[in-house]
Amino acid sequence: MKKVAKDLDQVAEEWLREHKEKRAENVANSEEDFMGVLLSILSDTEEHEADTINKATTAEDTSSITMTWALSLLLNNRDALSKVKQELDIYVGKDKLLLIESDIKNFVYLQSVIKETLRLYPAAPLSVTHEAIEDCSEDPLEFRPERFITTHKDIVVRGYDFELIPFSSGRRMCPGYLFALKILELTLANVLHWFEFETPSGEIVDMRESPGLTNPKATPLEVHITPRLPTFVYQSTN
Ligand code: HEM
Repeated sequence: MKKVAKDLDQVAEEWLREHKEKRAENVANSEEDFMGVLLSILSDTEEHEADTINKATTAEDTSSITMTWALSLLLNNRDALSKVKQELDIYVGKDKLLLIESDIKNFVYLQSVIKETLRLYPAAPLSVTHEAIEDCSEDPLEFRPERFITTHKDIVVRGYDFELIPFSSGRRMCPGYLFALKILELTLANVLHWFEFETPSGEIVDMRESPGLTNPKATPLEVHITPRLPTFVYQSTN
């Protein structure tokens, strides 16, 4: 038993060293992620086509749950919503419809909204059992994306900053984390660019969670959407 524990310690240490090195070289951001690997190794089988296997593996609800929480948090925190829109107005303007991957790097505030959402409402909260070793300070229950631009700007969600591990950590951490982050950033940026969101009668969104392996909202999020861009932009293909 002791030997197994020692071996595991060694594996964990090596893993951590390797990732710290990668982080220092700034290659952790590499595009060579889960989807790339899947697409390169999958081939058609007798029962299923490669595309079907890929879709079945990647169709998960964690990203849509996270997007629902992010939108709910923004609707309950209008200052933060205004800052996201300001960012969109500054870097994109209102003449362009589709935001693509290269637009995302500018959306520092939106990225911090996503991190703050994953901190407060991690979509897969039961992964690794862990216990806080000291009390949290600085408004841990408050939605404050600014913390990831100021006091905690170096914290990333890639499994080596143990204060924040929504995708878990180590060898069995979420292999889809880069894909998930991109989907979250692209989808939220686009829908917030296209539409104004409002709750029916301007009511506060109910933030109760539903127990389970993932943590969806206990009640559906209801929104009214109206166009945010001039009509001609929706008719264009850019
Ligand atoms: C916000 C989105 C997501 C969150 C918060 C999330 C979180 C997690 C967590 C906490 C684990 C457990 C790791 C462990 O057991 O220690 C996990 C596993 C996994 N995730 Fe994700 N995930 C997300 C999106 C995705 C996406 C988009 C994919 C696929 C494209 C994906 C594929 C997987 C797979 C295949 C595993 C099992 C890994 C294994 O057992 O080795 N996840 N995820």
